[in-house]
Order: sequence, then structure tokens, then C-alpha cells
Amino acid sequence: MTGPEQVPQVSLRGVSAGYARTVVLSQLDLDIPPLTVTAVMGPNGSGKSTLLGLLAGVIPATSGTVVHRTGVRPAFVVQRSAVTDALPLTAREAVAMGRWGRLGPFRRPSSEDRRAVESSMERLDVADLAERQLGELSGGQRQRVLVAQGLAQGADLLLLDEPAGALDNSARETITRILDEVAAEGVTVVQATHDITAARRAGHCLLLDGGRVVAAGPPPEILEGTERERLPQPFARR
Ligand SMILES: Nc1ncnc2c1ncn2[C@@H]1O[C@H](COP(=O)(O)OP(=O)(O)OP(=O)(O)O)[C@@H](O)[C@H]1O
Repeated sequence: MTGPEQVPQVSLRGVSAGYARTVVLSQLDLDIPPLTVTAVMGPNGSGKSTLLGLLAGVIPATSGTVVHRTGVRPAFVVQRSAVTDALPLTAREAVAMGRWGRLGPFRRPSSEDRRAVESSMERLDVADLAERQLGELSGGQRQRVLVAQGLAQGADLLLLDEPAGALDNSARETITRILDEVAAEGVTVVQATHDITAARRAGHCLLLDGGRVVAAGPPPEILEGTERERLPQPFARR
């Protein structure tokens, strides 16, 4: 360890976690490197969302230690399917919810809060949808609104569960580029993804299978070469 940039954003040692009657993650030892994009890959049910929930602090560890580099509350962009599309909110109101944690009781949004909301919407190209109801938006548009909400939070750890899940190739490429830029600006990004192209461009890759880390390291090392033997289905077929 030579400097603060070497301190992991989050360090997990011997961590297990899950739900009431299900242990999902068992004895995980892993480090999330700071100021880069980590892609979390693995088949359906391998524990990617559970790991993000753990990193976000919404799912408790049942054993082991979870150490965060800073005390800043992470931003967590959940899968679109986890958000009720019928919520009576405009896109701008949904993005502004990203600032709630900073407002405190009875505080009105400051000009800085409003700026963060507007610039996040512009970045995700949803500014022209600001007054539309969430329920009126397409799946891809709603997904971009949720990513804008996460960005608006201004956290130093941005966690995203399949942020490009409902997007076409061009929008997917845009999200990947924005996440690269956000990391270059000093944010640690962790995204669960089934998109092998996005994973190849990440700075770090974690491969889960059955709630365990089966590989961790630079994407070329994790995704290339031994791909056929190493990647759990369905990645091995791609
Ligand atoms: N709320 C919950 N209560 C109980 N079990 C759950 C809950 N959420 C997920 N699980 C179980 O935990 C395991 C891991 O699920 P998780 O959603 O973390 O996987 P995933 O890798 O994100 O999957 P996907 O690629 O399908 O999103 C699965 O067996 C799932 O059925």
C-alpha cells in the first residue's frame, strides 16, 4: 500500500450474507478497487444483486467484516424491475430523490441540489423527459432516469444493478462511457452486468458462481484465454 489510491473502496473478509432462510454469499474475501469500474458477472442467481445490496448496506453481513474506505453513503441504482413503474412521479422528481439523503428533515433543495439533478438528467440525456410521468416512459428511458438518480446522489461509491439491462446497444454504450467518465472523476463504480463488452472495458472484474467468487482481477485475465473453462454458463458460450 503506497497511498490512499491503493486502499480498497470496500474490503470484505469472510463475509456471508443472504435472506431470512437463505444463505446466498458464503465466506467472501474480496476488495473493490477505488476510482475504477468493477464489473460483477455471473449467471442468474449467482448472488450479484445480493452482493450489491451488501455493499450498499441494505443487506447485512451475517458473518465476517465489511470495511468501507469512507463513511459516505453509497448510491445504489437497483434493477428497474425492482421499482414500481406506476409510482406517481415525474422523471425529475425521481432523479431528485437521489438528493433526499442530503436534505435532512424539512430542508428545501438548495441550488446545488437542483444543479446536481439537472446535470445528471442532461448527462443521461433525459432532460427533455423531466416533466413526464415515470409510468409513461419506455423501459430504457426509465432505466436512464434511475441511473441519473444514482449520479445525482454525488456519492463516492456508485452501485448499479444491470444499469443497461433494458437498453439498446447504443444506449448501453452510452451508459458504459458515462460510468468510465464518472470513475475518472473520482467515483468508485460497481456494476452487475451480463454485458461482456461492458465487462471487458471495466478496470476490474469479479466473477460469481453459487454465491462465491470464482475469479477476480483485470478483465482480460478473467474474461479471455481460459474463457471456455472458467466462465459459468451462459458466458462460456459467447
Ligand atoms: N428477497 C429475497 N429473498 C429470498 N431469496 C432471495 C431474495 N432475493 C434473491 N434471493 C435468492 O438469492 C439468490 C441470489 O439472487 P441474486 O438476485 O443475488 O442473484 P443475481 O446474480 O443478481 O441474479 P440475476 O442475474 O438473475 O439478477 C437466488 O437464489 C435468489 O433466489
